[in-house]
Parts: sequence; C-alpha cells; structure tokens
Amino acid sequence: MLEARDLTLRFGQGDNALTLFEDLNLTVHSGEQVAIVGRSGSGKTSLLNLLAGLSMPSAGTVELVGKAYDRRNQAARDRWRAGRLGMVFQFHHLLGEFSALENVALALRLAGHSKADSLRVGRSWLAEVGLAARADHLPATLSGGERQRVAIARALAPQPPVVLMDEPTGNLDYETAEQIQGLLKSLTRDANMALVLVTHDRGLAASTSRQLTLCGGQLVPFDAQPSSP
Ligand SMILES: Nc1ncnc2c1ncn2[C@@H]1O[C@H](COP(=O)(O)OP(=O)(O)OP(=O)(O)O)[C@@H](O)[C@H]1O
Repeated sequence: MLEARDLTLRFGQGDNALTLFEDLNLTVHSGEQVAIVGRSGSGKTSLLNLLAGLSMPSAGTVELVGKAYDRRNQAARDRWRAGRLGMVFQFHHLLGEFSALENVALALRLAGHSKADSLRVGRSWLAEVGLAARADHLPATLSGGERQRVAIARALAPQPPVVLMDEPTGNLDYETAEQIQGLLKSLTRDANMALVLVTHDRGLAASTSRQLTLCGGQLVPFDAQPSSP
C-alpha cells in the first residue's frame, strides 16, 4: 500500500548541510498500523511529508497504492493522493468558514459521495469521534482537541487505503485519547487501512501492530511498552 525505498533527505550545503535520512526503507501493508517514535528533531514530520508526497526526497521514491509520486509534478501528486491518502497533520487545515460537519462532508464529496450521503455519513463520523453535538460549529468555536477529532473524522470518513497521522492524540485528554486510540485500531482493522502515525504517546504506540523508532536517519524496531501508571 505504501512503500518508501532508499529515501535520502538532505537540507543545506557545505558546513550547514544536514542529512536527516540515508537509504531509509519502509513498507506498510493493508490493515497494518505502524507507530513511529523518535526524539524531537529526528525527522518524523519530515518523513511523513515525504510519505504524503508533500515534499520530495533528495533521493529515493515513495509509492502510494502501487504508483511512485511524480517528482516533478505537484499537481499530479495531489491528484494521485486524493481518495488514496487521508492525513491528520499538526496543522490540520480545517476550513474555517465551514462547520465541522461541512468539513467532513466535503472530504466525502471529493471522494465521490452524493451531497445527501456526505452529510449523513459525515454526521455518523462526527458521532464516532464524540462530536455529534458540535456538528454545526465552526472550527474557531471548537477546542484544539475537538478540532483534532474533526480532522480525524475527515481523514477517515472516505476510508482511504492509507492514512498518515502526526501526533493524533497530541491535544487530547487521557480519556479522549483512549477513545481515539480504540477507534483507530478498530477502523484500520475493519476497513483494512494502512496507518502510519507519529506519536510521543507510548500507549498509542503500543496499540499498533508495529513500532519503529527513527534514530540516526534509520527506522529500527522498538518495543513500545506503555509506561506503568
Ligand atoms: N526545509 C528545511 N530546511 C532545513 N532544515 C529543515 C527543514 N525541514 C526540517 N528541517 C530540520 O530537520 C530536522 C527534523 O525536523 P522534523 O520536524 O522532521 O523533526 P521531528 O522529529 O518531527 O521533531 P518534533 O518531534 O520536534 O516535531 C530539524 O532539525 C529541522 O530543523
């Protein structure tokens, strides 16, 4: 579903050169949930951006659902990503002039649902993330955690084959984080999605099927035991 091959990412030149990854490889299959952890600055967000085709590596390729991102054509990447990749990133880019429900429904419309169906399905997704009562609120009138949950509903509602998330439980209280964790697990399993998430949350990492740490420019397996309370 998602395959990164021999990724190298460098910034700057000469004395200021920074190599974040060198020949990094990652394959994620349908129904698999992969957690990536790592120290601040290790390159987790940069890696997600490459996996999403939002930026291009210095070398190597990323294949989404069997096709490599077009290195030179951003519009082609955007088209290929639509309907195939759902994203929940730290800056979740909800559309400020639309309600929570309209934000989710728009993603469904773009994925080919009818208007009536988008609103119906969108409403049920907001209920899934505990926001049924906030459907008609504008993003500016929601808390950070509520906006995060709208972004999660929007990414998952069209049931894309691949979902990428950057700190999905970062702004959430313990109970809501647990609820989202359970939801992610059941949804990705039931819908056979491939999920890659970056997190500092050990509980969330431990709930996934594979845990990797980004360290020294490489992804290495890591045993995520949630720290005891
Ligand atoms: N466009 C860029 N040009 C130069 N350096 C960059 C660029 N983008 C990222 N970096 C550097 O790459 C490093 C990794 O950044 P990144 O945001 O990917 O780390 P991270 O692991 O997600 O960190 P955090 O956990 O703090 O969010 C940082 O040192 C950052 O300054």
